[in-house]
Amino acid sequence: MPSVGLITYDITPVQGALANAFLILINSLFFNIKFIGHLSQYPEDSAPKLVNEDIAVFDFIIVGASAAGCTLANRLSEQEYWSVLLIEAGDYPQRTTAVPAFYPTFAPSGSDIWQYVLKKDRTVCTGYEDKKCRMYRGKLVGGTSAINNMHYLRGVYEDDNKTDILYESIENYADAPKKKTNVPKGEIHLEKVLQNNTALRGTLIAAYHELGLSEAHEKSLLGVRHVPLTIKDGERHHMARAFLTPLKIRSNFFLAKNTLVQGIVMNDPLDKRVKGVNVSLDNHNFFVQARKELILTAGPINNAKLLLLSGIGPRDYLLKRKIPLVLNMPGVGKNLKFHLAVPLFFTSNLNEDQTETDFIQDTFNYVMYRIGNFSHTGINDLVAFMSTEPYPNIPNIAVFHNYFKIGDRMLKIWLEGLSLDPKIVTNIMKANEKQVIIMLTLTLLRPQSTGEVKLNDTHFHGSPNIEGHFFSDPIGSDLLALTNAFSRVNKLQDSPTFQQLNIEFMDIVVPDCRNYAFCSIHYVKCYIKSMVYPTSDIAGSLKRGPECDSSAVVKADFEVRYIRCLRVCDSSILPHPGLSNTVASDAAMAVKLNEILKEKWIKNYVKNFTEP
Ligand SMILES: Cc1cc2nc3c(=O)[nH]c(=O)nc-3n(C[C@H](O)[C@H](O)[C@H](O)COP(=O)(O)OP(=O)(O)OC[C@H]3O[C@@H](n4cnc5c(N)ncnc54)[C@H](O)[C@@H]3O)c2cc1C
Repeated sequence: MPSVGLITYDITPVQGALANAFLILINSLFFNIKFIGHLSQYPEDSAPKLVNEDIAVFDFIIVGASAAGCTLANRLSEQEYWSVLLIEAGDYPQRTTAVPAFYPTFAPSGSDIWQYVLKKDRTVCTGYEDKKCRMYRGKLVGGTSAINNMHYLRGVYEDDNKTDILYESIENYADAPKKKTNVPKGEIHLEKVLQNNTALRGTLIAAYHELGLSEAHEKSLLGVRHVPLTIKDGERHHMARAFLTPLKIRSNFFLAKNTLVQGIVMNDPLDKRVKGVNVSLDNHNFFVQARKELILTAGPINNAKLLLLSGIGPRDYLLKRKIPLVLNMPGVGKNLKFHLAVPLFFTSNLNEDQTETDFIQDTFNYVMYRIGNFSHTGINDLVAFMSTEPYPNIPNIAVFHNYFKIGDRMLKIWLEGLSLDPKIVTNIMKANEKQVIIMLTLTLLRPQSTGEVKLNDTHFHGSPNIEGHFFSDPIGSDLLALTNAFSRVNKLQDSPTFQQLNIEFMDIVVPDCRNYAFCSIHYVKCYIKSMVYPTSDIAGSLKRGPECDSSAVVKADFEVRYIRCLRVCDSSILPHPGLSNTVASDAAMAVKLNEILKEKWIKNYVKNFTEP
């Protein structure tokens, strides 16, 4: 039962039993809302203490409270005699991030977001503001996992060489949360939202069946599936909640928030061993020493930026920018890979509108009991994995779903979050005055094109220069795959289920495609190029590879080549983001690195695989 606090309001005109009942209601709402996303679940901030120390020294320093950073901090600090510092540029998450239904409200700006605008390319992203594509990452404790869609799918590398130790680690560790072997230490909590929060869930599943795509089974990713979400008791259960909350009572763990790592410091120019990091907090700049190792978990963009700013990167490039060279490493920032997404909009005469009463009821249910429509993400957990290639068992396309009732107040937030061209936003909003909008986002899982992370400035505050190079693969397979996926998904319109509800592909009037006949092959190609954007699943900027591969940056054991005691541990080192999202594989890599570090630093360490 919700409890009642003691707050008094002046409601003099209403008296007696009615006033009493009203006061109890208001007090209960106030009392219950303050527990949503409560900050007491995070470890305290040690940053102010660091500023006052002459030299702060820790055994391990981890840069970035990301999925990998939080997991690694949890596992390393299990050794009571190791001191572990986790440095995070952002703050604790705002309370709103805890509410699952509000997941689209965090992009595109705010102090807790890194917004990266990609270098302009006249041939793509023309359906977005300023004809430019954008990328977002979380700048907060928990990293992007504290603002993302909460899908939890293990990293799937079905088509890669399984003997490789990294894939072995992902295969072995990614299911750990499911097996609940790590309950006492911190656990990712997953929930499946199977309740039919809208009739549309059933409609979509039926239409996919009619298209020949059945529900996915355990062994293969292919098919339609309800992806489990990182939610617990109606609140987002991001990686800081899963892995940092248990550390509140560990005296060897330290969190420094609002603290920016500006550069990596070496012992001396000849001895390529890491000494520590230069950091800034408010207006203070200081140095923190890593006695054993420094581990970068700041994500594929900022990890690459940190190495480049610290003089580790392509020689000529760094010298041209007058950055003192520490090590010539041609591959830094080079192999950037991300899934490519294209949103398609459909209208329907489904008669569901969002009334004020519904919204108030949803708010009440959530604030009081953490249940109802705010406690999940609608139909976003429904994902269709399909293949447009001749390998029928391996998907190359994922389709994500969103649904907006007539006059839906979330639609504008969504469209602006995508930074769509304002004219396109107006067209879709106008249609939504009278019709339901269904958004199907085609996502290319294995793009062949490769982008690059470069610098704009010689200090960390400057934004990076990200080149997408979309559709640059020589044989045009990325555009072909998306064109095929477009036709396949459009066939849903012919299914009896879609026809019954008059679900039709909408002409959103893409400015650059007006000269082509609607839905002609030229239109489709133009639509894809104009409406494509890079998704949030990024990898590869610090590729891991064998000694003979000069473009590789990281060795098999996650250590940066030719530099001692500097490791990278997140999707930066994967050759591509994999067939699903990256949170699961990031956590898996962190668990693996913990084993590697224990083997190195604990004398006579005997492998004790309590984890799978
Ligand atoms: C809108 C959106 C939806 C997504 N949905 C899903 C999903 O449903 N499922 C899923 O698995 N994945 C999803 N992802 C992707 C996923 O959340 C991320 O890939 C994952 O969280 C790991 O991100 P990362 O490695 O870039 O690190 P991040 O999580 O971005 O963490 C890096 C951290 O390092 C900090 N940092 C960076 N530079 C510095 C510095 N110099 N000093 C100190 N700290 C620094 C950052 O502030 C940040 O907190 C989504 C992403 C986005 C943007």
